[in-house]
Amino acid sequence: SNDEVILLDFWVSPFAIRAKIALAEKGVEFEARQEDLLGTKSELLLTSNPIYKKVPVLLHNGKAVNESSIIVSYIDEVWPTPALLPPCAYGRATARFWADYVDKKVFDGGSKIWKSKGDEVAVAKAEFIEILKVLEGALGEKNFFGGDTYGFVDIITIPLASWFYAYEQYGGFKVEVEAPKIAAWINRSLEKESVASVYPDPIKVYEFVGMLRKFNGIE
Ligand SMILES: N[C@@H](CCC(=O)N[C@@H](CSO)C(=O)NCC(=O)O)C(=O)O
Repeated sequence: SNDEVILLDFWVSPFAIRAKIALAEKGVEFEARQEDLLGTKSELLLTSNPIYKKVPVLLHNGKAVNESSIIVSYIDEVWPTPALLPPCAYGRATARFWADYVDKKVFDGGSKIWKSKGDEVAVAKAEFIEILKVLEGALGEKNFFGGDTYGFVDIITIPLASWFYAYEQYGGFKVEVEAPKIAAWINRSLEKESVASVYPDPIKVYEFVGMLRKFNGIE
């Protein structure tokens, strides 16, 4: 297709990675443009996402789409195969429920771990493990959240897993111990080229979080 697709990006942003995986699953070529979020945001970002001024922003033939889960839904509608959402309304509602749960709980829950000091850490860790156990229950015996195919909830969730090593290090736990099915699902996901090709090194994410802690004066 001769669509112009640009993604305003930041290498460690799990939200931008959601869009990259969706585009890869659809076989859509795109240009990722790195924003200097620790420095000055581009005029293109500020005009494309004036409300939140955040990445990712998808520019499709010059039209801006914002908010990563909305971007993934948009991609699924514009390039319909392979479908990321199921065909029936109930299946779509269930997928959106779990994507919403992940959006509300996982990144903020994990951030509390590395933003905490002293005995707050144990509280944040326990809360995060509870979130993982809820997701463990939602996945159940399935290979993927989308069943046998990689779907909307998988794509919404897997980028956040690249931050789990940092959470383990600062929280003092192991995902494979607390949520073994989720740990297996992460490994299964990383066997997919569309995921592995854009998944940041968890060690580099850990080092980035270490920098954020210094930046925020968290010892
Ligand atoms: N709900 C949005 C969150 C995007 C976001 O936080 N983007 C961050 C980088 S990743 O942590 C961002 O752009 N931050 C810049 C800022 O906050 O100024 C989405 O899902 O797209």
